[in-house]
Amino acid sequence: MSATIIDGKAFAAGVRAQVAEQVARLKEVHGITPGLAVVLVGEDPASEVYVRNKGKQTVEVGMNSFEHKLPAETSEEELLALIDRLNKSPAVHGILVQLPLPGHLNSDLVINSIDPAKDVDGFHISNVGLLGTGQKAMVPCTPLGCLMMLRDHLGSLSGLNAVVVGRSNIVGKPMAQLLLGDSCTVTIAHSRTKDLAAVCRGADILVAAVGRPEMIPGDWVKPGATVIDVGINRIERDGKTKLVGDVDFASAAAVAGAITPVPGGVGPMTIACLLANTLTACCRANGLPEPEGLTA
Ligand SMILES: Nc1nc(=O)c2c([nH]1)NC[C@@H]1CN(c3ccc(C(=O)N[C@@H](CCC(=O)O)C(=O)O)cc3)C=[N+]21
Repeated sequence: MSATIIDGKAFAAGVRAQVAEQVARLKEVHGITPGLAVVLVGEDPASEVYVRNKGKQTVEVGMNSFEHKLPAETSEEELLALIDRLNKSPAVHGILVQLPLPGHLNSDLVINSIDPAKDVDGFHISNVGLLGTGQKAMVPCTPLGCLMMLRDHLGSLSGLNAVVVGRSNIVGKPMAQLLLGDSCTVTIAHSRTKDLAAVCRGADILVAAVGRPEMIPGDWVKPGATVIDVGINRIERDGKTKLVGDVDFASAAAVAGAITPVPGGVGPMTIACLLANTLTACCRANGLPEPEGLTA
């Protein structure tokens, strides 16, 4: 193995320490405690892992955590009424509605009912539009975390070829916008891309966000490339459950210049950025200067 392992877990701990320091200052100087509300409707295994880690870390950085667990059969009306209350609550600076929602709920409608200023996921159409036009927005947590690690590892991203595999609204598209904002030449590839292997081989920065276990092998990776693996896939191997990414780690690490592991890569950074976004939202809501180094 030759690649540098980008330690997302350690990086995330550093981000959380910065957040904690600024939260302490907000409390001391201004008497304000940032608050994050998380709404979970029904049961989804991925979301539950996330909620568990997140609730703990929110409290650890000194913020208030408000958890709303609703039954799977909750009506749209009830959910919208809760969001309306959270929108109006001065103690709540960030609102996250766990996705995916049960099928009877219209997630676009629900997400767009969140006050854009409290939309710490950055999924509201206003934030999507602001990001796409290079204006100040709430930036989706996973892409923001990836950007922070890329900037830290590479310094300037200017002029590099970036390939994002995956075109989701929550990762692929906003990731491409952020890379473009840092002057990369950006390609968004996906399941219908012709000769995906060749496209990937042109990437100085390869971001894998397709949700298919180990689908990107080492011979698709340009020697020396920086590989960011967003995938978190639970698979059965040798009778055990194992967490793997969208990249075949062993073969990719043999050629890449640097690579994020799964677990311990992008996942912890996603949660750290959620806390950073909540702090940012709180500062903006109170007309205070924004935390430095924690925004795009
Ligand atoms: N509105 C919304 N926003 C989200 O950001 C969102 C969501 N809904 N729904 C569910 C997914 C999933 N997700 C994860 C984040 C971190 C880890 C994470 O920290 N993973 C650890 C491993 C945890 C383990 O050991 O299982 C790691 O990669 O090292 C996992 C999953 C955010 N999501």
